[in-house]
Amino acid sequence: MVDIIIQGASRRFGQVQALSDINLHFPSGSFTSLLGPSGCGKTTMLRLIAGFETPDSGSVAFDGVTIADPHTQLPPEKRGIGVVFQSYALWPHMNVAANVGYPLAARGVAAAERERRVREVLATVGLEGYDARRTDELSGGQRQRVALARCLVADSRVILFDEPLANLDMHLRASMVEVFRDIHRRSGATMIYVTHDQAEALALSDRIAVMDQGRVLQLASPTQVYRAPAHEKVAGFVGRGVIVYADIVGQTEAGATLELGGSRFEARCAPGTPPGRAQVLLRPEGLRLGSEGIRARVISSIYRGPVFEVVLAVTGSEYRLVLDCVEPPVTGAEVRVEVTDAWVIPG
Ligand SMILES: Nc1ncnc2c1ncn2[C@@H]1O[C@H](COP(=O)(O)OP(=O)(O)OP(=O)(O)O)[C@@H](O)[C@H]1O
Repeated sequence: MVDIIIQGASRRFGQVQALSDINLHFPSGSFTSLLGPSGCGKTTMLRLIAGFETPDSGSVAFDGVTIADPHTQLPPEKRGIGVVFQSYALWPHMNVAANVGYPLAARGVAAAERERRVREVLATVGLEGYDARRTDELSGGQRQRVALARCLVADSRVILFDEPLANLDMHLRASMVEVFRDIHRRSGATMIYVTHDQAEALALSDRIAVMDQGRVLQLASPTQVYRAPAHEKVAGFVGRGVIVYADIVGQTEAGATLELGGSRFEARCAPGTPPGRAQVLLRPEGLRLGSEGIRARVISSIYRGPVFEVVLAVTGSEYRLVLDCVEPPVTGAEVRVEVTDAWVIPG
């Protein structure tokens, strides 16, 4: 499969710096999500890899061969890339088999061989027996499977996904996540998946690149991005939680001792984190009501399904904390909050 290296790539549209000095390595067979708010440059990055955009500076290399820089541009059709868009880009007047078999027909593959391979990939994406159906008679999830099958039949070495599930309802999205994961395992293609849905990125990929304003803030595994965000914007973008300023007053084996509102607690931190004022991420699952800890007052409890989401005001400060409780505390009650897990965001 294909090892993709982007080196020092930038792309500007008028006043907008859509990509700014991007350095990213997508190892062969990896599954990476590009996650970030609207306008952060995700789609531009995909288009750069696909060959629909040229970098103003920097380069894109496939397996060590430069395929794009300001003077070179290998055309999209020569890159061996499949793309699955939010809009399915299927031909409504053709049936499923014709849509899926199109790349093979374009290459002149004989009808019998084409039929065999189309049947095979339709089975892979869970659409056995749908060959003769018109694509406009399919549900959104089924159309997305057809688009995916078309990438697979073409033996795309790289598959790019641009918010492919954005039009689907929650239930279908979950089932498509399973399909994508399965296809990745089976095909071994290098996959890059654009989304602004953090849950999707966490569930799907083995690595997440979190982007903001044309830059990559962090590239790491989903657990790393969630548990140890490298930047406050990553912490704010992925998962629930609040960021507070607290004082690092000591080092421990696992991290640091911090002080907030006259109470001390321990937090994980990057090696070499200096003492002094620091930003600390407190997620709901790292907090619990107890007999000791940070003094706070209960502001509200909202039922969120299995648990109540409880908002608390830290006594003597502006900070609000959020934690989950099976039984909601009384609104207005004075409580203590114990910190069982926290992360010092690198400064
Ligand atoms: N062809 C273009 N001409 C002018 N500006 C563009 C063009 N393409 C992208 N941009 C701008 O570049 C920035 C990055 O756009 P891009 O589409 O890559 O973001 P995105 O992260 O994919 O956003 P979204 O999640 O909304 O799709 C935006 O400010 C966008 O308006």
